[in-house]
Amino acid sequence: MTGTPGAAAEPFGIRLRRAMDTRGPLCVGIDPHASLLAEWGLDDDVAGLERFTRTVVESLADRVAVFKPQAAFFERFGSRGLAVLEHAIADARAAGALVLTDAKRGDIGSTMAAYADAFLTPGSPLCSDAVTLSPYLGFGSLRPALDAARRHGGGVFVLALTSNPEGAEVQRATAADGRPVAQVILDRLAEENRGAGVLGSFGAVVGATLAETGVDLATGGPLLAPGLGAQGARAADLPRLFGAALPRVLPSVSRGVLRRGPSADGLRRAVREETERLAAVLPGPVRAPGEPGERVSER
Ligand SMILES: O=c1ccn([C@@H]2O[C@H](COP(=O)(O)O)[C@@H](O)[C@H]2O)c(=O)[nH]1
Repeated sequence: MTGTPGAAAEPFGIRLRRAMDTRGPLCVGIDPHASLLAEWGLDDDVAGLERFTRTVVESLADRVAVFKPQAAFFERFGSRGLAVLEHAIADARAAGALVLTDAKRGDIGSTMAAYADAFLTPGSPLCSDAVTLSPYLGFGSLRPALDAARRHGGGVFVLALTSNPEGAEVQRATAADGRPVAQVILDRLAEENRGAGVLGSFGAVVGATLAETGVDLATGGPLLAPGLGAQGARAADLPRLFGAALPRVLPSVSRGVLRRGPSADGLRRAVREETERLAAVLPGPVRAPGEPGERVSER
């Protein structure tokens, strides 16, 4: 994390709120698909990956609130791909953008501690402002990452209702106490965010593609909403889907922007257009968690 060594790090939720308020609410995914490398006239190799990633970061790092590199597209090139990811994280953060690494990690607690070291601990080559986590080994198994995020001013985004249709069979299943599994995750996040103030650091992933959420989204933390663009969701869908939680939504788009490269102008125009569509539907500053009107009563 950035900041003076030894000083208490500013919480991720506060940094995210500020970034969204000053740079616009958009999260841009860095997903170097082989097909996109080809569209950009690049080879499907480490040099192509490096060029693609550097172009995205250099073109957009001064204007987007959050970059979301998808770890899988870097991991497919092994250690040299991970080196590209490390540089992208460092360069984006140095330019003032927040970096949410989409790694979707989840494991038993002792292994989660190593993931927390990798993605949330200052000094680690992959240290990011936030990381995505999968809770399907039990929310409690994420504790080492939650604690590291709290300690170092980082954030996490835990899968709750993902944007793909297959997610429903697990996420909408009924838990032992009768709640949908997704609601259990959201309620646990609300506990983590209690007392956080303007925006908590413990976020959920709730796809923008869903027809309805059917859950209570009052977590007090950010809601990463992937699915804009290539997966079919539109900015205009967000108010209906998120209701009173709308101020906490961080909409995310990858291919919808990346397809507009390789020119910096094309990428910037894509971001400007998406931001304008979002500005037309998103409200002003977020309300504090627990304020009247914050709870979404779709259940
Ligand atoms: O529910 C989820 C969680 C994560 N993702 C990731 O977001 C991007 C979406 O890319 P697009 O090109 O905008 O479709 C990708 O990295 C996914 O792994 C998601 O789509 N849905």
